[in-house]
Amino acid sequence: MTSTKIAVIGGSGIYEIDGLEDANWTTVETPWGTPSDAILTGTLDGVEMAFLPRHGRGHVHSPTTVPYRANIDALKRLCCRDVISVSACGSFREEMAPGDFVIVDQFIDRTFAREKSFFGTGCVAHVSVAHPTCPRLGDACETAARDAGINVHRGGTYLAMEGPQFSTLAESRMYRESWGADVIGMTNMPEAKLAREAELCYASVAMITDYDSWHPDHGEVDVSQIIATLMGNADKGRDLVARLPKLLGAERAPCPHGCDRALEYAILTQPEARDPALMAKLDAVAGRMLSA
Ligand SMILES: CSC[C@H]1O[C@H](OP(=O)(O)O)[C@H](O)[C@@H]1O
Ligand SMILES: Nc1ncnc2[nH]cnc12
Repeated sequence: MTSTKIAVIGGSGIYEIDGLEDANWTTVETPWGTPSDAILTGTLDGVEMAFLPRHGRGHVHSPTTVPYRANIDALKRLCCRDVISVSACGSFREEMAPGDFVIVDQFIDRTFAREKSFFGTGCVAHVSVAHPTCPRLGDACETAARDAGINVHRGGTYLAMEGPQFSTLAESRMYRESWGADVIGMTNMPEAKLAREAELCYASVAMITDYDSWHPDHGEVDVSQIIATLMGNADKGRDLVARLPKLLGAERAPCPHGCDRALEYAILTQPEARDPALMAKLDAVAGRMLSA
């Protein structure tokens, strides 16, 4: 067993969390650049926590310009092993109504203007993302949501779009009817892929704000409608997060689903062919594998 920090990445509407003891905004620099913001560290119910506002305080970064690699590297560097993302999302399902939460377990990645890997020329790695979220963390998020009285759905497919514009009506219908997506957002990819490369357990809580554009009774989505729902969702999201330390505790056995061993057979580049500069940048993310 090793002790750990629990990381929370807060999406639109969640720029801090309450109740941390010894709270401190810590600046972390990484070989992949500067994270979205300083990271709020502290202790809740005896468990160390690290909170990162994905868009930065004041909502500075667009979904495309969020420094996803720096964010994940920084959380790994701070010794976090669990990453819980809390995000605003549109819904493609009548029964997943605004105000409900969905514990996402699959993704369709339609983003195209982002760096998606820590690896590349000089150190090539291929990790599996067939099961991109950690069921252990999903269990804790589901329990926390139910305990908080949130209407929560376990399991769902998140369509990650590039944005920043919302979908056209044709796209919205296609994602829902042909592709089988349940929710839509702009940020969980490549975040989930990068968490897997960094051998971090990752869970995503989708806080539904709207029915995107497909719903005949709700018309098209716009940001003022989203913000109205977002405020109530953000309160519920912070309540959910505050319940996680008690449920997850501070000690971690190896992940029963193998998230923390994702790189074990993934690196193809032979040691003598590896680029020393890239190897240096991978010190936090893949140090475990590369020091051998
Ligand atoms: C506020 S509407 C669109 C915006 O909100 C979501 O952000 P996040 O995933 O960080 O909560 C969505 O992905 C868009 O970036
Ligand atoms: N309908 C939607 N599409 C993409 N991102 C969103 N975030 C919140 N609602 C959204």
